[in-house]
Parts: sequence; structure tokens; C-alpha cells
Amino acid sequence: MTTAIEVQGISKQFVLRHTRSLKEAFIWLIKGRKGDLSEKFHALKDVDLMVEQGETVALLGFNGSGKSTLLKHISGVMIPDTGSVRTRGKVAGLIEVGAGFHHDLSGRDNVYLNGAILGMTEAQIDERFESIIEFAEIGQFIDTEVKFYSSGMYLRLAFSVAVHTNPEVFLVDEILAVGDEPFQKKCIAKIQELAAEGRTLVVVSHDLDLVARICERGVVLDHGEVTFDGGIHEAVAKLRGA
Ligand SMILES: Nc1ncnc2c1ncn2[C@@H]1O[C@H](COP(=O)(O)OP(=O)(O)OP(=O)(O)O)[C@@H](O)[C@H]1O
Repeated sequence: MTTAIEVQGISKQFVLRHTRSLKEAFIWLIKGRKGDLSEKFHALKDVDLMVEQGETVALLGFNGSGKSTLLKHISGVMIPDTGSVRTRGKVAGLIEVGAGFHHDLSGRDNVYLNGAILGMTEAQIDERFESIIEFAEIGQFIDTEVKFYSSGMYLRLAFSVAVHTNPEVFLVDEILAVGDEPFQKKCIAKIQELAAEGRTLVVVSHDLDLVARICERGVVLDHGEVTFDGGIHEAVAKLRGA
């Protein structure tokens, strides 16, 4: 088996409070700048995660447990303080929906811009363009600036571009909640199709019934630590406190 994602001992700290009162800063100065003036906390603590090619994994946990932070490390948009992340093959992430979109450009231009950011050549985008707008069902709005799109339209186009990059590893963060029901069904079907083709999938979602349908493995995070890693049904049961 080939490893698609290898996360080894990663930790990530965030600064809780950047600003301090003058008094606090003064005391800190006269005490010889001892300690750290900013308050920090660990969003991820020594997390290990090995995912084999073709595995479908759900990252589960309560709000603030570190799921999105871990996904951002896998996608490469965040760098860990310690530890390492390695991925094999093309990774496409639907993490911050339409993050690569430019508001003042049309849907069409954004398909090219976003497609290029996600590693497609112009010729590949030309070839897949019709299929991208067809899947997104954007139709006549393709030449409208995306700042006038509804959040659902934005999502459709972003999702469509991402799936058309033919990623080996597909990362999805809670985006399925944004679209309407028919589009959600279509996205889920597409995700299942990618999984059936042997693509690697990592999904973050609070919809436990949905992830149980899509994923085989569940990784539960709690305060930045992995507390369970195993079968999806057991992971869901753990989270539900069963
Ligand atoms: N850029 C950042 N700067 C400071 N704190 C951050 C940053 N990103 C995330 N955090 C904090 O890290 C913790 C973990 O956040 P994360 O978004 O990974 O949680 P999550 O498990 O995805 O939560 P949710 O289910 O609410 O989406 C939270 O307390 C969050 O406030």
C-alpha cells in the first residue's frame, strides 16, 4: 500500500491575545522581558495521522477541537510549529470555499484563475470548462462577477473546479452544509464516485450520518489531540457518547 498522507507529530500554537495593556508591557519590560507577553494555546498537540491511498477518513470532534486546523496543515496552507506533513499526489482542498476566487472577476475568469491555482494547465481548463459549469449549474451567470453570486452559487463553482482537477487527495471541510439539498446530493455522489475510483478522501463534518455513509475510518480530535482512530461507526458512537 502507498501512503497518501503522512502527518508526524505536528503541533500548532496560536496566539490568544496579541494586545496587552501598557501596564502589563511595562512590568514585562522591567522584569527583564522574561516569559512570553502573548498568551498562547495549542490547537494541535503532537498529532500523528497516516492515511493510505484510497482511504476515506472523517475528522470528527466538537467545535474548536482542531479538525479544520489539521486539514489546513494537510493542504499546506498552514505550517506546523513542530513535526512534519507529507502528501503524495495532487491535493485539492475545499477548505475555505472560494478562497482563491477574486471578487471582481467573472465566474469564467475565476474558473481559470482557481483552476491554475489548483494546478491545471490552460488547455486542461479549456477541455473541462463545459463540464465545470455544467456541474456547477451556473449557466447564464458564468460571465457575472462572482461578488454578485449567492453563497450557494459560489460554493457550486468552487466545488466544481476542485473536483475537476482530478485530485489524488481530496480534502473537504464542512462545505456540504452550504448548498441546497439537490446540490448536496450531487456533491456527495461526486465524492463517493471519487472514493470508488480509489482517490483518498479526508472530510471534516458535524453531520455524523453523512460521514458514516461516505467514510470508512473516523479520527476523533479533542482539544487538539487524537483520542480515537478506527472504524467510522465506532468513532461516531464515541462522539455521541455511546
Ligand atoms: N488562525 C488562527 N488564529 C488563532 N486561533 C485559531 C486560528 N485558527 C484556529 N484557531 C483556534 O484553534 C482552535 C481549533 O480550531 P479549528 O477551526 O481547527 O476547530 P474545529 O475542530 O474545526 O472547529 P469547528 O467544529 O467549530 O469548525 C479553535 O479554538 C480556534 O479558535
